Amino acid sequence: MPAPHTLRSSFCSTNLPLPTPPWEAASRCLGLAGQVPPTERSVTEDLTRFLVKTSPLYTAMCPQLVITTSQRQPKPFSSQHSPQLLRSGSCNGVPSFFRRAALRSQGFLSLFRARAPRYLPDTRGRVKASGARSCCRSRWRGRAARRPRGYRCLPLGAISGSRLEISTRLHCSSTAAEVHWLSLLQHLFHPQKSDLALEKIKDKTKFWGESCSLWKSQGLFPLCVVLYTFLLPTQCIEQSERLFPCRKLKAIYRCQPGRLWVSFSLLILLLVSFQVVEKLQPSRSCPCELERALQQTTDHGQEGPNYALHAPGLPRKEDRPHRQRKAMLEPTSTKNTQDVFQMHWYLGQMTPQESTLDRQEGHWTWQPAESSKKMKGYFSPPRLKTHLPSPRKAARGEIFPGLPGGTSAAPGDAVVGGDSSKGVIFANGAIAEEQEGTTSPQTSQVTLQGQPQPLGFPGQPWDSSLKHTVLSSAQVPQAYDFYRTDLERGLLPSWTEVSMDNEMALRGIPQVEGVFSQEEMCKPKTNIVFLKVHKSASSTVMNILFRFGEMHNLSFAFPLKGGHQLFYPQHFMARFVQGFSPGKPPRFNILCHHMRFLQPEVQKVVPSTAIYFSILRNPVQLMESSFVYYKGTSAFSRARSLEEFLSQPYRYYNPTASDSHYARNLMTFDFGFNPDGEVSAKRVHLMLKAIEASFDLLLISEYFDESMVLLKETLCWDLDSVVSFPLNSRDSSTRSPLSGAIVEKIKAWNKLDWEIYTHFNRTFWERIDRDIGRERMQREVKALRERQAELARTCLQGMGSVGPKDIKDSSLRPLQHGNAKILGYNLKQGLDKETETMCRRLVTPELQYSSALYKKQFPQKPPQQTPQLVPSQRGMQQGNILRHRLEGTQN
Ligand SMILES: Nc1ncnc2c1ncn2[C@@H]1O[C@H](COP(=O)(O)OS(=O)(=O)O)[C@@H](OP(=O)(O)O)[C@H]1O
Repeated sequence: MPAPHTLRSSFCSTNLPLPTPPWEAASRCLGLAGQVPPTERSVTEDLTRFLVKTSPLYTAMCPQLVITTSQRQPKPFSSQHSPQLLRSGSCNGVPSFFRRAALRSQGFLSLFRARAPRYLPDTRGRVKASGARSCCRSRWRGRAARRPRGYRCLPLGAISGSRLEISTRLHCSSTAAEVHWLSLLQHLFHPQKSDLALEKIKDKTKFWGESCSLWKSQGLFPLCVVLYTFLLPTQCIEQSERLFPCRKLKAIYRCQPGRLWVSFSLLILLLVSFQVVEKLQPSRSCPCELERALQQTTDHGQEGPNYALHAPGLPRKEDRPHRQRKAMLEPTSTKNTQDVFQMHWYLGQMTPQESTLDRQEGHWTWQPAESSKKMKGYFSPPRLKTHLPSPRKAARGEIFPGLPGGTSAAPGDAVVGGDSSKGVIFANGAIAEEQEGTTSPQTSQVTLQGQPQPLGFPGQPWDSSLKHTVLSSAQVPQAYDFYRTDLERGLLPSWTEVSMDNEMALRGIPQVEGVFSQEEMCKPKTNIVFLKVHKSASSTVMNILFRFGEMHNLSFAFPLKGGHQLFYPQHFMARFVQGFSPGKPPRFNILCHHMRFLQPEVQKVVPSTAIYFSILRNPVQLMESSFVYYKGTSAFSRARSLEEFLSQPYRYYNPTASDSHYARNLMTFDFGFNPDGEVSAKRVHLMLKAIEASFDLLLISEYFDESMVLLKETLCWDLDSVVSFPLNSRDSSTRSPLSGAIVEKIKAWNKLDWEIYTHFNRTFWERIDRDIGRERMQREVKALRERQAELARTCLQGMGSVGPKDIKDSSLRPLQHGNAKILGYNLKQGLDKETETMCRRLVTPELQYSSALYKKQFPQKPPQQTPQLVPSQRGMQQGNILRHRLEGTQN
């Protein structure tokens, strides 16, 4: 009689003679006899099946094979019985791709060898068991493997003669699969006994098993393996050891070093694959984004109310630029190619020698009006300077369609002098000039001419803004007057109307196109999305938006918890915005913090009537700036110079690095596209189309003043609303001149950016020609510069911008980053409070201004940094609160 826990059955033939290799007995049992030669593989597989069939349903078992179970641990490497590892399908917790080999090398094959040495004779006459190392090596090479030090080979079963003894004892090698296997066996052999420990493990196994299948389905297989490895096979570890991770690790290491190493490698692999997946994300999502964007081209273009609000003179729905551009944008279009070529040629010609830059060029300088000294303009960035039309050409009114400098003087080249002329020269090369009497002959060729005249279209309300321009330098403008927009002066529809307009938009009430009078149609736009493209004068634009928003009590879509970027470089998500509630109508007026654009998400945050705009910069200057500012990023940190970087970009540039976007096609990236994408004509075409579809206006930072005029026209704002001082400019000491060869390399390296820039630079001028006209643009730019000059005289101490060390008021000190020295301003002393507030707003760096506005908008949730500044609108209007706040913050 067999032992009570011995299975016997008459299911198989009883005639099988002994000794027969278990394989044969088993295969006959299972009806496999004669089918498969006893190769390693079939033995493994068939014996597995054989053993699996020892479930209650298959209790039939060959009588020759006596299967017993015991709690005792069969001793490995016993020469007496040659017990071998008998594993149920796993190898020390290593993942499944090792299992087959494990079975082959450790389990059944060894078993087979032990029982039938004639098939696989051992040279020394005894069987050596395979160790963990050979197990994990994935291949049994026909020779006994050395048992690694410290590794305890703990078999699940042993065979001796016709007896197969299976251990049901758990040990630290027990893996999930083994636990299942053992529980099955225990159920078979000891159904009356309930092993609590086993039950516990089973539960645990079930839990992890389920979690694991979930993770596997989500592609997180390595995580599953790591958990299996660390969490399950620790049964032999003492309770006390379990509490201490170190001791636990030690125990695992003692027991199964292989398991540990495999887990660590998998963990690293997991992290690396996460990184790769993250990096690949844009390229994968890119086509969808394009498609989506293109889809929205149609949608956007069909939005009547959006265009109903356009300023007079701006294209209406039916003559939207993208309609007309269709033909021009064809990559094969000769005109297109020619323009790009022209741009390429113009910029390619530039050499540092050609530009007569002073070391002071980076500074935004201004000669006080009282002084009769010559003023000198420094044009920055220098690249474009030499390609601007010569003064003579400018005087003749010759213009270069689509080329830098086509409409105005080349300030960098110009020497604006004479007693009769006072001007302010901006870091970006813009000249603001105040004229007293006649302009000197020299300057007449290069500066904008003519007395202020009524501008624009008949009845255009913002003409009145020019009243300010005739103030003499002695007449300090009243801050309140200055900051009162036409809205407040009653020249435009009252603010209530604007608010109503706003409210209507918020409620999604459509506005009918074409039934408004011209004046009504030109209501100031208050719903705005500004894509803050890095290193393209975007901080200056942001300052304009901050001031306008603050003045008119508009709400900003701030990053969560008062952060300064909308989780850049991730694609924008509506949930990144503080106060956003899904399902509710969009409620923010202005979205302008750094983000990676994703229109469908942006649309959830701002009303559908919002105007979308952005600003671009020549990629050559942009990269030069970026290299200095983002010197700490992985791509730039190891390159000593931009030249060095460009000589072997792939030595430094790793597209999968999380900060690689600063080093290549930064504009493309900010617009949401893949900066490493292919530069095929089709792709470029699609990308440009998508941008055109999403954005109402693309500005060019090299023509900042022209851009501001275009912006105010589009937004129906007055001129005063778009005055600014250049912010975030670098000191000249951190600028480097670029040779022609480097320029070419930058253009090639940033090919996608270059395509975007050249295209939108052209459409920028086309739009000016169509909607404003060069002549009027010149007048507006002149007026704008005069206003800026006037403000500079009113507000600024000294010559304009100063180095960070010279900024006296720390709250006006801009963030210093990378190797860049970012300039700032000192305010004049002794200004009255209102003027001081107005001036302070103009020169407050982005981070400080943003924090202050955030604090104002979310008084309950102060951001971490809460610098001073920014009185409330009421405060500004009434003066008292303003004074109070400034006093409170300034001292
Ligand atoms: N008004 C105006 N006109 C032309 N150029 C201007 C203007 N204002 C700022 N700048 C230049 O823009 C560069 C800073 O760009 P951003 O403010 O976008 O930088 S950031 O991404 O926000 O850090 C920075 O360029 P670099 O000096 O070359 O670094 C500024 O000089």
